[in-house]
Amino acid sequence: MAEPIRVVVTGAAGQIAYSLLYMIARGEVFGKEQSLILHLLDIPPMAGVLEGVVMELADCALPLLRKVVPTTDPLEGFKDVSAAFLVGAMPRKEGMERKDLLSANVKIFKVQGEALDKVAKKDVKVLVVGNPANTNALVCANYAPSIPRENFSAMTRLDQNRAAAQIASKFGAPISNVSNLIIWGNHSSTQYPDASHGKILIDNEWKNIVDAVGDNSYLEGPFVETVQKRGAAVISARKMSSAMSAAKAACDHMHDWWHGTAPGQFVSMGVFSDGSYGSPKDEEFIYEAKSKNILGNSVEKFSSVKLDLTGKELQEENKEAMSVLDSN
Ligand SMILES: NC(=O)c1ccc[n+]([C@@H]2O[C@H](COP(=O)([O-])OP(=O)(O)OC[C@H]3O[C@@H](n4cnc5c(N)ncnc54)[C@H](O)[C@@H]3O)[C@@H](O)[C@H]2O)c1
Ligand SMILES: O=C(O)C[C@H](O)C(=O)O
Repeated sequence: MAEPIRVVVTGAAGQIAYSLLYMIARGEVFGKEQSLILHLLDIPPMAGVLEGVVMELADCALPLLRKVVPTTDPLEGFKDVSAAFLVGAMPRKEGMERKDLLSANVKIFKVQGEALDKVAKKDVKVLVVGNPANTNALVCANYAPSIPRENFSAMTRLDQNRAAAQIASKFGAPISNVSNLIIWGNHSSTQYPDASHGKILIDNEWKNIVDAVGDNSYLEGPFVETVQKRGAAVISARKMSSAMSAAKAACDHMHDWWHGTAPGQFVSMGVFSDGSYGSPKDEEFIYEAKSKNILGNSVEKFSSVKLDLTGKELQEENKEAMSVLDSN
């Protein structure tokens, strides 16, 4: 059994964390041989709820979980952590766009960036889940200059999982038979779910999804729209935003980042743009991380129009975030 690593989950008294903490503590992210010290960070009014979460984690009797540190102090929460799940932020309600959360949430990521900078391990992997996730990740990284920018990523894995589920259900195939779908751009309704490099296993043979579907109007129309609007559809049905699926996606994201992916397989995560594919350089979290070597530097015309749209939205969000922070 490896020496314990410290892992922090922020928003630890909230909905997503309620599923996420259990999955992490069971070993689904860092492995069944990796013991853990879990840091649970929330805000002072939630201290009582945190106590209940600590009790439940103890009562789960999980062998990998060595210690739990509940706290409302970011400097204690981020101390010596190797991995950080930044979930704590306000969720949107029905009728809102995720960017409507910007003024309420962006300040949280400034404070947490500063705390990470001071006390986290310098090779900490930081996953931002709280919305608007891409812009919050950018802000967090900006306030943690001593940690490399590549160590910050924003979650678009839920969108990838949603896209895979759509394709699997179209073919009546198991989800494990679908791979290499890409989510480009912002985790928002401008995101571009792209099936053009995707593969599906049919009759023991991996086929290109575009060929297997044989209907571009579906892949460029209802498929894209369903994934773009899935978060809103869940809110409309549940009256609360997605939580179980978000927690699973956060585990998938960190798992693949921590351990790497199988050869030839790629996954989506928001990372800093280096200007590839015509994305705005050095500014935004825009394209999925692992694709570059596989895809080269060109994208199809349809894709490039979509990328342009989501890239512009990220630039606008970035500007708005800076003006919120400047006015404080
Ligand atoms: N990227 C994605 O795919 C994705 C998916 C689902 C939800 N989300 C986002 O995740 C966030 C959390 O969602 P939820 O359903 O768990 O919300 P929730 O309201 O149930 O929980 C949020 C928790 O964060 C805490 N919190 C607020 N400010 C904090 C701070 N400064 N430090 C630490 N904790 C703080 C709150 O007290 C609360 O306990 C929302 O912004 C939501 O929109 C993102
Ligand atoms: O849609 C939301 O506001 C929550 C989350 O980002 C989601 O995609 O489900």
